[in-house]
Amino acid sequence: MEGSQQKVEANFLLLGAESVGKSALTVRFLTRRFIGEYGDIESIYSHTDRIDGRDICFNIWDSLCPQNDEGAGHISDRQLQWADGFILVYSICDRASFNVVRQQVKRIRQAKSKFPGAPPIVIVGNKRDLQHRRTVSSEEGRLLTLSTNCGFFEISAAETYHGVQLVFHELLDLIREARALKKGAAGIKGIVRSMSAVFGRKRTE
Ligand SMILES: Nc1nc2c(ncn2[C@@H]2O[C@H](COP(=O)(O)OP(=O)(O)OP(=O)(O)O)[C@@H](O)[C@H]2O)c(=O)[nH]1
Repeated sequence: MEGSQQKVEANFLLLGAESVGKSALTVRFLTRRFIGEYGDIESIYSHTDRIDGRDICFNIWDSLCPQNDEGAGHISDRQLQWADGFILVYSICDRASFNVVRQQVKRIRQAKSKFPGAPPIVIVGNKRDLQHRRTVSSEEGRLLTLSTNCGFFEISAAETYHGVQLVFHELLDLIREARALKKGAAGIKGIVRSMSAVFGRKRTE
């Protein structure tokens, strides 16, 4: 619940094929820096920012792409339950990584959601600085996000902090909208329950 003075906390899960820049995005957001090499560490980081006068705690799970038989697009039930929102990353120079994101959107859309509507997703085409090696057009990215109702950004984690910040803030907004909807739905259910209790009781009087 988001009271006026309460700290807001949200769980962000980063997914995508190998070497698309998931760690680069995470480290850029946490430190504002691009360090080039990141190693194979899977971690959950917590980071608090003050936005519009309120403390926002971002819990960020920088996942590793599965290397086993489950395949690159696999998402575990634990990850699905943990996440409030998803950042699906592909590289604009790697068509296979775009196909992995397609599979992942499908998997998330089929899973049971914490929210009344679809779970919030932002799709990110990373490595925009490598235009000369592009194999996935901006149009294709945009079409995928329009047809699946996701947010979309093309960015370069290597070049700027601003694009990365936009990604996290957009997903935060979508998560907060989804929570408000859930609260609204719970409120309506509560009203219906109270009304049935009152009318139910009257009928038996
Ligand atoms: N040119 C360019 N290189 C990038 C960008 N983002 C990441 N890289 C490079 O791409 C490589 C992989 O980046 P990572 O952040 O480790 O990718 P990852 O998706 O976390 O990889 P795994 O953890 O192995 O799944 C590294 O060499 C990064 O320096 C970018 O925006 N532009």
